[in-house]
Amino acid sequence: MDSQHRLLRVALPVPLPRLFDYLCDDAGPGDIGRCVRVPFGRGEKTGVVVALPETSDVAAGRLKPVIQVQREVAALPDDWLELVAFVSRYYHAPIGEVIALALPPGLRRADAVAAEDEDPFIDLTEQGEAALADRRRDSRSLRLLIQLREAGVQRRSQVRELPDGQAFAETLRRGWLGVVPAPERADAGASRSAPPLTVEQRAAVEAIAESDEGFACWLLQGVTGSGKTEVYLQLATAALARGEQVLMLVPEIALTPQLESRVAGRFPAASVVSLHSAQAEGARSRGFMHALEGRADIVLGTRLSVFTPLPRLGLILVDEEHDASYKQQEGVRYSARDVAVWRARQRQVPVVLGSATPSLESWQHARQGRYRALQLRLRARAEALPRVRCIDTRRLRLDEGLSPALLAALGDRLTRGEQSLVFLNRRGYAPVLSCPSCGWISHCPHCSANLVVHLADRRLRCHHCGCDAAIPHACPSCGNQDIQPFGRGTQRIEARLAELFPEARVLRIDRDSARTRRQWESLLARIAAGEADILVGTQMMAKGHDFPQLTLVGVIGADASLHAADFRAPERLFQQLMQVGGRAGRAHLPGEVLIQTEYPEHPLYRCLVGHDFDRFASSELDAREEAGFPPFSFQVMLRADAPRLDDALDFLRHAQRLAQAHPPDTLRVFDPVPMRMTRLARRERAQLLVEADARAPLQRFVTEWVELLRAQRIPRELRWQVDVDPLEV
Ligand SMILES: Nc1ncnc2c1ncn2[C@@H]1O[C@H](COP(=O)(O)OP(=O)(O)OP(=O)(O)O)[C@@H](O)[C@H]1O
Ligand SMILES: [Zn+2]
Repeated sequence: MDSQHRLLRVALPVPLPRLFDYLCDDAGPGDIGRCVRVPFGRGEKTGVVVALPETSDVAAGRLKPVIQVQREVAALPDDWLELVAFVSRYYHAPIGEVIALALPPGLRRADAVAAEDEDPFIDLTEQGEAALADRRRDSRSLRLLIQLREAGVQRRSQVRELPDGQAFAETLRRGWLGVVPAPERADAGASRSAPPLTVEQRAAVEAIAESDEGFACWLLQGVTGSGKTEVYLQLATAALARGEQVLMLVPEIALTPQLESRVAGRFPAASVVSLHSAQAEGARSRGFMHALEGRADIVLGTRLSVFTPLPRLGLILVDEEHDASYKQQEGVRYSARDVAVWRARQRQVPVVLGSATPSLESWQHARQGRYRALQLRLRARAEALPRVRCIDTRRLRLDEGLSPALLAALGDRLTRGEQSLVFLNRRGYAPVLSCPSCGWISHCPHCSANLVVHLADRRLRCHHCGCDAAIPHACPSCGNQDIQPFGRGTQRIEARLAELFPEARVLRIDRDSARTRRQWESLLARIAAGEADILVGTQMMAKGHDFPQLTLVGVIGADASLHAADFRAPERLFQQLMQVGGRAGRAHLPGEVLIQTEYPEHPLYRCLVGHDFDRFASSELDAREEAGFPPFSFQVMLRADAPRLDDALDFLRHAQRLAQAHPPDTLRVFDPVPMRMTRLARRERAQLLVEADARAPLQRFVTEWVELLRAQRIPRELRWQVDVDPLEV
């Protein structure tokens, strides 16, 4: 009988690979998936009930009772618990750590999700209507009533956003406003302002909509500007009409504002929840609860939102699926794209991975038929893809890195009143400050990296650990007064362009100029309103944006990535350049892309000039197959860091011996090596790579290996992590 269960097994957000048992007199099967507050150590913690065990390994006398089971809100469903368990297993992260990641902090304090975290619908009451009818003088409350009546029933958070929303509390107190039931969801799928689809778009939508096989993974490969977003929106329309929920993942917060308004505009009656890590706690918890209770129709968010519980889930969309920001680079190192595919299979729903430049892993899956390939070869609005040309800079005199041809092209656009973008993926003024007389250079004291010159606020700053210092007036080593910034970043290009084109409005877009979401949105708004002529931007400008007046993209400094050591460097460079080039000429004006390079004959650039992603991908994959790199092998990286490099290396050597004692015949265990950027924030870092030809034996091996490693005594200052399917090797 249910009431006999007196034990709860709880996953707590602690970095230990185990679960904890507690006593609870009134526990029942309905408690699985509920948040629970329990005593832990000298304090309290909130976790999630994962099971009702009959017995515990802990002696009965040492079991403690729970403090509170949170029964007012819906329990997390079984499929969510399975998802979390899968991520814990696959990425070899303690279940508690995965829960700590997946569950918003607001919910982790089990008592905090009170009614105030709800966001109910608000409308005028009868008294409110009466007050409006015999209004004699103006007041903010009355103005708010008028605004709300015009806007129609709104959520409380939206009412507060109305022009006189500050009067909300007072108006509520007067009894003029009240909570009303949610408006009918019947037209949640009704679309507003959907353009007629192109032939290719329609074919893609129909292919996906008509296959009713439950799970299928679609790779939507569409050139830049081909209208992939429109395909997502049409698929979402159909899902909403069936009463299903849609999960839409986007790579970066930077991209959400534009997409959010596009989605909200298309589905005015649907409840759209956006989730990202930069959000206030309350908003994230609220969004999560909306989704959990099935009230959210569309969840739009960055990688973290892959963990949103969705009882009516019908479709998963992953935009820019190749983007590296889907992979978390610390803590639980999951790939939201891969987890999304797993989740779609678990729930037997379709998942669409979209990109102009798919990851080679996904592209290979599509080639082998494991993913279903869909192509959009034509742009939706523009006549053609931009013309891409290389400017051979070997024999040119450059002006602060800018070639005469690029400057002339910028001048042309200026006279025609069109916008240009100069793309340089390096922010700051110059990557290093140096002394020509003694050779001193501005090293970061904590990292194996240089301090970057930021002339805008006269600081030297490390882009890895964040430490900063004033720019010295003289060389700290020899006293020479003539120390110079060496190399170029966006600030320097911005300054030079402003000198060369005094009549132009030059706007810099990088993480320094768009530090907050508000700054970023206002920059985007200024560009869209045509308040800038020349943009100087980093990869923040590369993806997703759609500015119809932008017709020229100039690329400088790209060669640096051509010879990088990481085997994925060419893939990343190609993706980035194709994405950024794709910003040019997206509406009715023809676009042009100029790439400054010393290697105009390089195959990567040749493929770019020909817009030939497939040729690039297949030759890159041939090279990888030859070398035995992913996707032709599977990798797990063990990383260790400590104040002393020897400690990190010793640990890894020990790990290597443990691995070899467990004879892994189909496995290759490499020697530990210092990481390329060895020192980061005063810690020395090293890594050990394990590779296999198949995933299953690798996973079995790593599970045992991690267990052995966890049992080792290690120096107190040493930390180690496992990275499954690492992106950087
Ligand atoms: N069927 C259509 N008819 C008219 N315009 C369309 C259609 N589909 C999309 N568009 C417009 O074409 C432009 C490009 O579409 P969208 O931004 O969806 O492309 P995308 O494939 O996501 O591009 P990218 O990968 O470069 O970000 C947008 O301005 C969009 O409104
Ligand atoms: Zn540093």
